[in-house]
Amino acid sequence: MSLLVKICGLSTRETLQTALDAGADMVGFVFFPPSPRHLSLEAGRELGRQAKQRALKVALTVDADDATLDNIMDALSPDIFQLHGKESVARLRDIKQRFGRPVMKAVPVATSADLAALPGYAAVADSILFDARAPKDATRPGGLGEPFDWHLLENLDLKLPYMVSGGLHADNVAEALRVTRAGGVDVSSGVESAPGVKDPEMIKAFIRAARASQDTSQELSVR
Ligand SMILES: O=C(O)c1ccccc1NCC(=O)[C@H](O)[C@H](O)COP(=O)(O)O
Repeated sequence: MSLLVKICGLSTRETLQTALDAGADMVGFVFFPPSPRHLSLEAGRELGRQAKQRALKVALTVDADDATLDNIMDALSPDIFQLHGKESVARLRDIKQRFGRPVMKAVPVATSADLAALPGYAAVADSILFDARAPKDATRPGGLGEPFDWHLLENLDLKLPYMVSGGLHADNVAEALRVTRAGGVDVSSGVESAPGVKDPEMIKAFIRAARASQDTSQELSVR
């Protein structure tokens, strides 16, 4: 199966266009006001039109209520909801039933104990995004540019598609894929020149590096 590459936290037409032209499979739009990547609904509507049919639109929310999700549905019509808060398994089920869209549940990882939450989420979610657990004093649960120990996923036996994220960039994405065998990679800080400021050249470099590592692993698998 082909590697999925997600560029998250896009907020301008220009950098979104760069990601689309460079071949991103998924583009993430953050709807979380404390984030430097937070989008208004109108910005989401505009960028969503630009991305439509070019890549999967991922709406990223944190413990959002139904009214917020309704507004995002109306503005962006996301292909996937990425739930990046403390949403329960029951909440995932509610959201799937109410909105009829696939749900990617972010699972914060710091130690192996964090993987205990997986079986419950894996029974309901359509995919999992492993991300570095944020420090207790962080102003947001993700998008912090810090990796977790990818070896914690070395013996993962998950029947669900999963992505790896957290502190990825062009120079470490190949190793992250080698260790985790993830089917997708996700990046935000690693393609920014400053928090929330996406850099076109860094976006292109990251996608090139991810695709190159995908080609290498496919070559190895056929030997
Ligand atoms: O990106 C944010 O600002 C953000 C805010 C609140 C919750 C999640 C957030 N990002 C989630 C993502 O999917 C990021 O791409 C992921 O955490 C990796 O971020 P980074 O380590 O900066 O590459």
